[in-house]
Amino acid sequence: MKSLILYYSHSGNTRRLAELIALETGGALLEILPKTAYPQDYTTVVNQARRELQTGFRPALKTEAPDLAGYDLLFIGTPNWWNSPAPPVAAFLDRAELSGKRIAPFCTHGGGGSGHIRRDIEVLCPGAAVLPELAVYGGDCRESQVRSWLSRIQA
Ligand SMILES: Cc1cc2nc3c(=O)[nH]c(=O)nc-3n(C[C@H](O)[C@H](O)[C@H](O)COP(=O)(O)O)c2cc1C
Repeated sequence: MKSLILYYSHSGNTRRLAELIALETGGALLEILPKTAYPQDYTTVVNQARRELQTGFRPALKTEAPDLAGYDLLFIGTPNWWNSPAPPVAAFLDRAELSGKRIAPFCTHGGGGSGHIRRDIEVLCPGAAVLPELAVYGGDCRESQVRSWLSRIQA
C-alpha cells in the first residue's frame, strides 16, 4: 500500500511528527509551503491566523498539487491553529480531489488537543474516509504513540 504524508509546519513540531510517521510507514513526505511564509513572531502569527480563519482565507501555495492517483492512504498533518487546520492545509485540501481516499489526520498542539481539525478535514474532503486522528502535544512525539495509532487505523 502506497502512502503519502502531507503536512504544514510553522515551527517544526508537525514536521518532526511527519518525519516519524514517514519512518514508521515508509511513506513519502511532502511539505505544504505557502507562497508567503507566515511571520515568526508569535503574537503576529496568532492574530493573522485568527483573521484568516474567521474569513476562510486560503493562502496561495508554493507546493504544487502532486498526482495522488497512486496513493490509497494520505496522512494530513497540521499544527492546531485556533482549533482548526492551518490555512495552507485547508488551501491544499480545497483543491485536491480526495474522494475515495483514506485520510489519516495528525496534528501537534499547545494543550488544546485536536480541536475540530478532524471535522474540518471531513468537510474539506467530501467522499473521503477520514480516520481517527493522532494529536501530539508540542514536540513530544514518541515512536510508541505513532505505532499504536498506525495499528489502530490499520495503516
Ligand atoms: C497561530 C497559532 C494558533 C495556535 N492555536 C492553538 C490552539 O488553538 N490550541 C492549541 O492547543 N495550540 C495552539 N497553538 C500552538 C500550536 O498548535 C503548537 O505549538 C504546535 O505544536 C505548532 O506546530 P508546528 O511547530 O508544526 O508549527 C497555536 C499556535 C499558533 C502559531
